[in-house]
Amino acid sequence: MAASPSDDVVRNGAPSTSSVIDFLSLCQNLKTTKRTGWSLKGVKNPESIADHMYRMGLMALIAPDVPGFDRNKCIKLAIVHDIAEAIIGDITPIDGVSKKEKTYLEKTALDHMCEVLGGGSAATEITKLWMEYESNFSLEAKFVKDLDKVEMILQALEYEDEQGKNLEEFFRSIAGKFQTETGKAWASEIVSRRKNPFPITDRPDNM
Ligand SMILES: Nc1nc2c(ncn2[C@H]2C[C@H](O)[C@@H](COP(=O)(O)O)O2)c(=O)[nH]1
Ligand SMILES: [Mn+2]
Repeated sequence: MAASPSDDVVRNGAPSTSSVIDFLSLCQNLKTTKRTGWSLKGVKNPESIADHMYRMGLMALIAPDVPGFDRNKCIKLAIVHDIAEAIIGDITPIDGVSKKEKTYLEKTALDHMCEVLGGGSAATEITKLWMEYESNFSLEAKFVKDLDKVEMILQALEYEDEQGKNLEEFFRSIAGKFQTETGKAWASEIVSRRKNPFPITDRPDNM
């Protein structure tokens, strides 16, 4: 039975089966590469890049409806936004790599991944989604940028509770940077759940 076209993009120039498997094998690195921020803090058994993107996808799935808001696009943005880290790894803000350099490294890696996929509409869509997230222009991009921060501080809270780590710097790094009401509300709830003795980050109105 012919597969029905996806709900938004009819695939043309579909990649060859071998290109698909080559691309997916590249993406295995997302499942095996631990998130650097936690490794640097000595977190035991830290999450992978894929773990992080998966929960962001779930966040987009359960986010409240907003008129004119494309939830499906947010789910796609979530599972694509760090895809280039399959090649360049997970760079943190304290690694001393400039934003310009990081963007260049990611786009070069993304272009290579899309070449491995054999180009075509799937590769084009992945590139478009990645560019949209990077541009932070659309409501969906702003929301998924917020989810990136929400997912990180929720994970930080869980490591603080489970492993007694003090991950205050992660909470400070996102204070005041939220762009959507939902992101701000979710972040405030997470911050409110932090336990003493760790200092409580700036109050929610500074989220
Ligand atoms: N040591 C710190 N690491 C941080 C901080 N803020 C983010 N990070 C880490 C988290 C990830 O490992 C990586 C970037 O994640 P992306 O999802 O943006 O690719 O950087 C921080 O304040 N300190
Ligand atoms: Mn991310």
